[in-house]
Amino acid sequence: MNALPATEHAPKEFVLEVEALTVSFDGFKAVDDLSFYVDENEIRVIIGPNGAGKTTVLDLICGRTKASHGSIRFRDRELTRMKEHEIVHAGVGRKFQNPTIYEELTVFENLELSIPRGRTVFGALGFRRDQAVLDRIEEIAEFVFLKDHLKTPSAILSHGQKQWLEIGMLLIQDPSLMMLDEPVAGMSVGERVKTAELLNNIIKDRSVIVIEHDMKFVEDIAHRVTVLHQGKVLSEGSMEHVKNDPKVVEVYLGH
Ligand SMILES: Nc1ncnc2c1ncn2[C@@H]1O[C@H](COP(=O)(O)OP(=O)(O)OP(=O)(O)O)[C@@H](O)[C@H]1O
Repeated sequence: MNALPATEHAPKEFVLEVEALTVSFDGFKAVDDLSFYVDENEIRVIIGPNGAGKTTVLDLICGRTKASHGSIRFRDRELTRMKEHEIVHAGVGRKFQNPTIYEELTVFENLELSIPRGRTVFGALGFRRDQAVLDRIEEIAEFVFLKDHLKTPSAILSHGQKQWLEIGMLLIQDPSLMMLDEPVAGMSVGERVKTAELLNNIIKDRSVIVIEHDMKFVEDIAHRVTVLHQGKVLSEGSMEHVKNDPKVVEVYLGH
């Protein structure tokens, strides 16, 4: 038999397929019949004016808010029917705007705590396992520019370093989809540049959805941009495309 592998002829598969997604809060549709599709290894940026529904979309994907209608397919799973912790286990990681690290613990300890249960140093069976865990923590720390800070109490990290630590805490769980809410808010210019580099490295193994207001940063990182307005897609495509779309200029970029 010289049949080609099934994948050769399979239709294109998205990591995430959001279709006709709607949520109403007391009759107000914060997300209204929304559809969008995220590719493997893509950085998708969601932009839009305040109240457009950006955070609500992430809340729906991670199961924090339940959809009124529509579907969210993540690989072969229907996320709208799953609980928040099941969605995390399925491989969706979410970082909120403010870092939620343990300030009193070191960088090492924060990363160690984030290793999925059953894989901690303490739960390990022997030296080899311990070493694998230590190696993993060092690898992630290096990835998020904190290798020289493993013993540093997290409280004394800069704001940007705290954001990176939290990204590291998500990465150590190896999600296939990472969602980040305004990751560069409050960062220095240098930290923004390094964060763009970090995201470009992250998506070698996964996809990322970012909510962002900083247009320079969006321009640096986005493969595609989805512009939300009143819970719907106003425009979508490359940054070049959306920033020249008169509808986008009118409701968002022109202000
Ligand atoms: N749990 C809730 N109950 C009632 N209304 C809500 C709830 N969550 C969000 N909303 C409303 O839904 C709309 C969309 O809010 P959302 O936070 O998703 O917007 P956003 O695009 O993230 O805005 P911002 O850029 O200001 O963060 C807003 O009008 C908000 O007040």
